[in-house]
Amino acid sequence: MSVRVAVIYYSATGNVHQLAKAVAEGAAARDAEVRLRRVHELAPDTAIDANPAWRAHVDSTKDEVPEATLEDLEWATAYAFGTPTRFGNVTSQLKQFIDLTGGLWQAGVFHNKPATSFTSAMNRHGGQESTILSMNNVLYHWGCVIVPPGYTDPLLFAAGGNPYGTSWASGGGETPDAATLEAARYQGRHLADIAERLRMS
Ligand SMILES: Cc1cc2nc3c(=O)[nH]c(=O)nc-3n(C[C@H](O)[C@H](O)[C@H](O)COP(=O)(O)O)c2cc1C
Repeated sequence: MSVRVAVIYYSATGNVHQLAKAVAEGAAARDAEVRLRRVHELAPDTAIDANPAWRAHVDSTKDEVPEATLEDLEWATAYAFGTPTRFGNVTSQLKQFIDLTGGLWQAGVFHNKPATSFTSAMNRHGGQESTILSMNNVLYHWGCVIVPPGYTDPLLFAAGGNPYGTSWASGGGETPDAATLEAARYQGRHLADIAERLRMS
């Protein structure tokens, strides 16, 4: 049985989607089986249509990325969760998906599985770390083994040196740069490596 990684994310305008793809690539590079999954969109069309970038992203990923299901969480032996920052916190879309997991939590599905988190916010200091820490609160309750990148590889410094998880500052609309995507790939590789070590122990 190989390591099975579920990369589960929400993205409105594409930044976290780019990071999620890079995390998935990193895990796949370690021969993990990988599922890249977006959570269900909850915002009304009126809100989405008011932002052309949001509408374009919703339309372009509708068929490209399958929606996350609870079965993905049962299937996976490791998790990577991505969310944009919303006032320093996890998006309601990802939280809604998480809030459907009570039965899995009760059944102990999450126990001892390694998990990691990543995010994007507009500002350089706009709450990336608090968002990851908020996401990680769920992982404590699930009994996961939280896998931060820390400073375990020099390439992380080029991406801003966030030890909590890969993060991007999207500013005026810039998409994740090469160093940040490399950090996200590393985070995926690192997660798969830790999952493999736990599997062998
Ligand atoms: C309701 C709302 C709240 C936000 N809160 C923050 C915030 O607290 N700090 C910040 O820097 N950016 C904030 N943003 C900006 C997004 O986090 C940022 O644009 C992010 O890169 C979007 O990721 P995405 O392209 O994957 O959707 C907020 C955006 C919205 C719509």
